Amino acid sequence: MKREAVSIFWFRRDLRLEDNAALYHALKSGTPVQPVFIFDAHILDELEDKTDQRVTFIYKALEQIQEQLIQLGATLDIRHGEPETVFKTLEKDYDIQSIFLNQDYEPYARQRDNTIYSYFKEKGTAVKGFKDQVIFEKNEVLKNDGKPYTIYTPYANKWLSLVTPFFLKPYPTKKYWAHFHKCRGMQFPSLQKLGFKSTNTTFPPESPDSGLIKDYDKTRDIPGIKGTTRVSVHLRFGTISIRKLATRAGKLNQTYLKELIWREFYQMILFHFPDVVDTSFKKEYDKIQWRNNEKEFEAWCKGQTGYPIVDAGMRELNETGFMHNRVRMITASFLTKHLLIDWRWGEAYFAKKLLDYDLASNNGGWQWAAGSGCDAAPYFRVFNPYIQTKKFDGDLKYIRKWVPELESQDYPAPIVEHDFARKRCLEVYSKALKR
Ligand SMILES: Cc1cc2nc3c(=O)[nH]c(=O)nc-3n(C[C@H](O)[C@H](O)[C@H](O)COP(=O)(O)OP(=O)(O)OC[C@H]3O[C@@H](n4cnc5c(N)ncnc54)[C@H](O)[C@@H]3O)c2cc1C
Repeated sequence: MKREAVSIFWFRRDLRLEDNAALYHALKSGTPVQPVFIFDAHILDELEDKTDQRVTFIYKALEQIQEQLIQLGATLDIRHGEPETVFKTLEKDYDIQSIFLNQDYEPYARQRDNTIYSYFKEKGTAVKGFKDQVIFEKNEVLKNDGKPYTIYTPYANKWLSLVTPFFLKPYPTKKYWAHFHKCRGMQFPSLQKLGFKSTNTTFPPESPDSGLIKDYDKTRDIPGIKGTTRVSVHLRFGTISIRKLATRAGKLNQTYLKELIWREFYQMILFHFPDVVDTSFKKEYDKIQWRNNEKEFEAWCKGQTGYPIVDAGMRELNETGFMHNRVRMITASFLTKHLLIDWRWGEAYFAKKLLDYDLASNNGGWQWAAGSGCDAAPYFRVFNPYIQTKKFDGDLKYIRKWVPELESQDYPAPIVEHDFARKRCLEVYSKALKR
C-alpha cells in the first residue's frame, strides 16, 4: 500500500487542539498533519499503581481530542512502546515529511527527544520543536550578566518586564483544522491492554472561574475552602493553554500571575541545573545526616504522625491525589525538619501520588522546604504545625474533614515533640552547614 506523505504532530504535554504552538506550525506547513500520541513504555513501566489516576486523565483527554478529530474527518494515531521504536513503525505506515513537537524541559524528555532528533537528522527529515508549555523558556529570562537567575523575586520582576502581548497571543490553530490528514477514526488501545485500570476520579474543570482568580490573594492560603484554582493537572498535561491562563491572570490578579511565574522559575531551574533531580541545589545540604527512620516515614505517608495538619494533608493526598499548597509546605517541612528524613524520600512519595506531579515544581517545592533549594526557606525556619494550623485552619475545617477521629482515643499521640524536634533539626543542620 502506498504510504501517504504526512507531517507528524507528536502530542506529549500539550493535550489540546486549540492554541497549540507546534500543532499550529504543523498545520501551516503545507503537508497533511497526522497527530500521534505514544503511551511511552519507559514512563508507563515505572508506574507501580495500575490504577494511576494520571493515566486515566491522559486517556480521557485523548478521547476528547479524538471526538474533535473524528468530526474533522481525521484521527489520532495512538501507539504504545518506546518512542524510538515506535517512530520506526510509524515510518512504515507513513511517508514522514517532518515532525512537529512542543519542547519538554525534563531531563528524560530532553534525552528522548535528542534520540529522535538524531535519528531523523541522519535521514534528512526535520524535527521541529516549539515553546508551548511556558511563556518564557530556556535563556529567555536571564540576568544582565547572561547567567540564569537563582532567586525568584528578581526573576519574576524580569519576567514581568519582558512579557508583552506578543508572548501571550494564542495560536489560532482552529483556522487550519482542515489541514489534518484525512483518515477513518482509528481505535485506541484499551487501558487494560496498556496494563492499567480506569479510575472514576472527577477531575477539576480546566477553566477556573474568574471570581476565584480575582480573590486568589485572599483565599489561597486556606486549605478548608475552595480558594485555589486546581489547574495544576491541566497545566501538567497541557489541557489548558498557559498563554490563555496567564492573560486572564494578568487582568484579574497579580498574585495569581506570580504563582504561574513560580512554575516557570522552577522549569527554568530544572533546565539550567538538571542535577537538582538527584542532588541539593546548595551542595552543602547533602552533608546533612538524615535520620531516615523507616517507621516514621511510614507514619508520615499514612497520615499517622499525631500532628493533625500534617496527617490531614497526607490523607488528602492519598485519597485524592491532590494536596493544598500551604499543606504541601507544612508536610514537606515536617518530614525534612521534624523527622530529619531526606527530602528525596518525600519527593518520591509525592511523585507517586500527585495527580499534578511535575518534576520541576515538585523538586523545587521539596528543596524549598528542606532549605537546600536555590531560593529556599532558611535552614533555621522550622514551621510550627500548631501555629500554621491556627493561622490557616483556625476553625479546623480542613483537619476535621480528613482526620474525623481527631478528638477520639484512636488518634495517635505526636510522633515527636515539637520543641525537641526543632532543636534537634537546628543542631543537625548547623553541624552539616558549619553555621
Ligand atoms: C513540596 C511541594 C511539592 C509540590 N509539587 C508540585 C507538583 O508536583 N506539581 C505542581 O504543579 N505543583 C507542585 N507544587 C506547587 C503547588 O503546591 C501546586 O502547584 C498547587 O498546590 C496546585 O494547586 P492549584 O492548581 O490549585 O494552584 P493555585 O494556587 O491555584 O495556583 C495556580 C498555578 O500556579 C502554579 N503554582 C502555584 N504555586 C506554585 C509553586 N509553589 N510552585 C510552582 N508552581 C506553582 C501551579 O501551576 C498552579 O496550578 C508543590 C509545592 C510544594 C511545596
